[in-house]
Amino acid sequence: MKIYKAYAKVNTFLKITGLRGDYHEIISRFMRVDDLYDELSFEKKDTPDFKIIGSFSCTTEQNTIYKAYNELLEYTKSESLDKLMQTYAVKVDKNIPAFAGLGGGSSDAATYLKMCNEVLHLNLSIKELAEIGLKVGADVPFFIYGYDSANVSGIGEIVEPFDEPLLKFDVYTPNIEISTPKVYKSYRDNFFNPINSTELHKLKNATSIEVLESYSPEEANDLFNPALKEYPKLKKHQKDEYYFSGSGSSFFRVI
Ligand SMILES: C[C@@](CO)(OP(=O)(O)O)[C@H](O)COP(=O)(O)OP(=O)(O)OC[C@H]1O[C@@H](n2ccc(N)nc2=O)[C@H](O)[C@@H]1O
Ligand SMILES: Nc1ncnc2c1ncn2[C@@H]1O[C@H](COP(=O)(O)OP(=O)(O)O)[C@@H](O)[C@H]1O
Repeated sequence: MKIYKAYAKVNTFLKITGLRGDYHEIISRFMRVDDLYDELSFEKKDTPDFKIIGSFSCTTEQNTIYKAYNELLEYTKSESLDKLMQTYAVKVDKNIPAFAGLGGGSSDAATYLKMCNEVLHLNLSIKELAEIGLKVGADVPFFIYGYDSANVSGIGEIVEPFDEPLLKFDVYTPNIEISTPKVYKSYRDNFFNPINSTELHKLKNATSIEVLESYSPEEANDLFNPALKEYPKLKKHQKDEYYFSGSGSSFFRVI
């Protein structure tokens, strides 16, 4: 059976531009991490119930892959999708740490959607897959598009490729389970200060290296200070030259 790679990402910068209901609008540079990925495949099974094989800390119902299956079924009403998941389990060799700001769950969901589209010849466009994926999580569209580097805005649904070399990262993930909603809420309650349009324009056009060379870790990621406030233990894991990815807990350095 074919093996599909679900890559991790880092946010080389992440700035808040405003609010949208309970969500925050962002401008963020997402970059694929080339040497960190989960491996997904379909594996024949004996019982008809939906099955994910792999080591997860959540239930099947909470798994982003199961959520992606439900959204895809809702959108396509495909009987062949139903049949596929009665006959095959989704096997996941999990390498991306969870609660890490590396988008592991989102990347698995995106990869699963692309696998189904390919295997079942659903003929869904990338745009349609990104729309379905957005219902599973804000990070999913980036992984659907599959760019090496992209400016991601809105709440995650606007994905524009950015032309720059793919960087190599040393990623370090402290064993701290960070809640993304808790970090965003802390930003809203304690640090709310959306960037202006001049800075937005500058960031959108700067390379990741240019941003990392001119911004401190706190400046490059608006969620770093809120994460430090909510999870003070993070502080002792902060090392020189390491930046914070998404809502954490991972730090990364360009190598
Ligand atoms: C912070 C980022 C940066 O890439 O990712 P992670 O660090 O979690 O990987 C994303 O914005 C997270 O994306 P994701 O983890 O997919 O978020 P979702 O599951 O859609 O949303 C979880 C919760 O986070 C908050 N949320 C999420 C995205 C966003 N733009 N604004 C928000 O306020 C909302 O409270 C939402 O209910
Ligand atoms: N396929 C999946 N892989 C990893 N975690 C998942 C998955 N599906 C659901 N989760 C749950 O999502 C949360 C963390 O999501 P994850 O994408 O790994 O982290 P982050 O959003 O910080 O990058 C945890 O509650 C985890 O149990």
